[in-house]
Amino acid sequence: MEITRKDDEEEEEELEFEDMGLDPRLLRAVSKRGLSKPTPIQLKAIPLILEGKDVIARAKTGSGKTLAYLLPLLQKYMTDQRGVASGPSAMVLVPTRELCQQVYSELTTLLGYCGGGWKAIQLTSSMSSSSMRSLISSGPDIVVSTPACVATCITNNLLRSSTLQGSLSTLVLDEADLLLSFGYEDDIRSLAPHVPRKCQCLLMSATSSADVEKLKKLVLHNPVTLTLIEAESKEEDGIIPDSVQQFLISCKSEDKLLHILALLHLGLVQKKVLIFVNTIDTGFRLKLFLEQFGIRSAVLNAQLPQNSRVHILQEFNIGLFDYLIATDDGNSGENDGKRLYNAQQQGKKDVQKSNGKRKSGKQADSEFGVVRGIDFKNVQTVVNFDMPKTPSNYVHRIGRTGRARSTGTSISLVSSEEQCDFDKIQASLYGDNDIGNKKTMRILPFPLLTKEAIESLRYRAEDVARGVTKVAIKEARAKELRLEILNSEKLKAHFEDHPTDLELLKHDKVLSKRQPLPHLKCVPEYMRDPNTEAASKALKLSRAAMGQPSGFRRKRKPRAEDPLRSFSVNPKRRKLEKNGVNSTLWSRAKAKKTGEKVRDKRKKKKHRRHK
Ligand SMILES: Nc1ncnc2c1ncn2[C@@H]1O[C@H](COP(=O)(O)OP(=O)(O)OP(=O)(O)O)[C@@H](O)[C@H]1O
Repeated sequence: MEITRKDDEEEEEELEFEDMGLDPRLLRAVSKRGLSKPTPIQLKAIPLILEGKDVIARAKTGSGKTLAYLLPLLQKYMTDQRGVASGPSAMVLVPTRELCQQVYSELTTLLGYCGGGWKAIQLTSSMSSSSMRSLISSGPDIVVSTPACVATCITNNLLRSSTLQGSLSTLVLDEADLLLSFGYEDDIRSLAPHVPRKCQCLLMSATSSADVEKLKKLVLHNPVTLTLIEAESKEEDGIIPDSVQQFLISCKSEDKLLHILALLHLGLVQKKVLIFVNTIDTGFRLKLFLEQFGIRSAVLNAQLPQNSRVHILQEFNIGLFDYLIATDDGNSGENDGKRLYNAQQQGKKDVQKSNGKRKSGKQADSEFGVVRGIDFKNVQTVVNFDMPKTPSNYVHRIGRTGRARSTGTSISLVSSEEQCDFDKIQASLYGDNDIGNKKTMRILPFPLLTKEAIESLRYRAEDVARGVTKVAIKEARAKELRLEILNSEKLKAHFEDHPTDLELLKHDKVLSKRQPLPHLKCVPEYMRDPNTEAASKALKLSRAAMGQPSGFRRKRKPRAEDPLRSFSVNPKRRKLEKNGVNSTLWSRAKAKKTGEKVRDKRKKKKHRRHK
């Protein structure tokens, strides 16, 4: 059965979670999560899933698909008698560890609000066999994992086929359009015979593809296909929310750094900003370049240890920094990434045939994926510094903004070499006729940046860009990796005990050996273009009108402004500090007056103890 729904079916818009027959504990959880009304996909999918049907749900990015399956899944638990089943009753399979963590955390939050003794675990390939064994033997009701990891658990007898046959009642394949292109076909094939016939299977996806069809045949039985698209739009259109304004800037590839500098430095984009690049080196190049202008950013990439990646995502989501540079789904150009990227290029056909089984690449994590499904919070702008190669990648990148009915902007920097890819993406999303037709074109030229504004920054940008050499990039990458590996294990242990200490470890630290020059941090009056300046002011005003005065960043006050840190009981010192003299200068001034030698604090302490 196939159901295609347009968003203008207004009678349904009025329905509340309360009207959907959900358990009161789930209603309480939903209200504690601060959700007032179900999204269209939740409205349609939840009743069908509650009826026990196999469902293929396809809806645009950020439309709330995760809760669309988690809520009915939990409802099943609350109403079903589990009996003596010794294995998990539900399994949620996702393509990446990041998603695993995200779904697991959503699930445990819901379970926490619901009360009751249900237990969820997450299993990822980075875990040791003994950790997996102990988690599985703790008797979880729900397992969140990747197909490769579950297949390994079955092969190693950590999860027994007979147990699954007796216990498994729901299987969810989330981000189904990505599972096969990530090379999980063998794993899913090997898992399929262990899924009991009575098990309800759900398949969630943002785009439709041949892969989804393949998966459908592999695991689903007579499913209901649910497609939610925008009113008055073609099916392909619906996958990017209308609340996202899409722009492009055509420029030479060597001018991309200059253009991104202009966008960020002149305040022409709203924060927070997620910048996509195609390789890790480009990511570090961009970071080092921006650093010199006092623009701090973090680079999220497949080489970082898992804990660091999760931590960067958490920090960005709570607003500790505004600019995140990311490489997307194995698109980082190295090791497994290359294999997967090539696979995507070839129409995602022959991943297993040409490469055999998935490798657990040491350097670049093959289960890494920033783009698909990750719920970045409050991203106002997505920038494609490099163009993605496929329409599907484009959709998923842009889908990181404009989530859950919010607004957003995307800006793609398109060089002449990338024009062909861009045209293909645009044609695939909006049809061939739209190329060159400005009236109907959905991806419009970015209007706020004038030529004059760009040219005024050219000299500085080119000068700084020359200093970001290959050697500097290599060193910065190595330094970052060293630091993060050191931090990774400590992080895991520490933040489990002290979740509020997230602020202590900043991921947007300066990596460059060259200290940023203070004069580059601002754009002097004579370099400013009045038109761009006016656009920037208008953006700031609109941001203020929306109640976001300066982005979402939480800043620690400088010492002098923080009364708890700078207060002194000595009135003379207080006066000096009020005039901007800091404590070291104060000690020096005092020492000079009394003729005493200035000792550093440690020496002073030692001296006192000695006395
Ligand atoms: N009913 C709701 N009302 C408001 N916000 C919601 C609702 N349901 C979910 N959300 C929020 O919407 C955001 C996006 O949800 P989710 O990640 O499930 O989207 P998705 O459809 O899976 O996106 P993608 O295709 O990119 O994976 C999340 O922050 C989630 O908390």
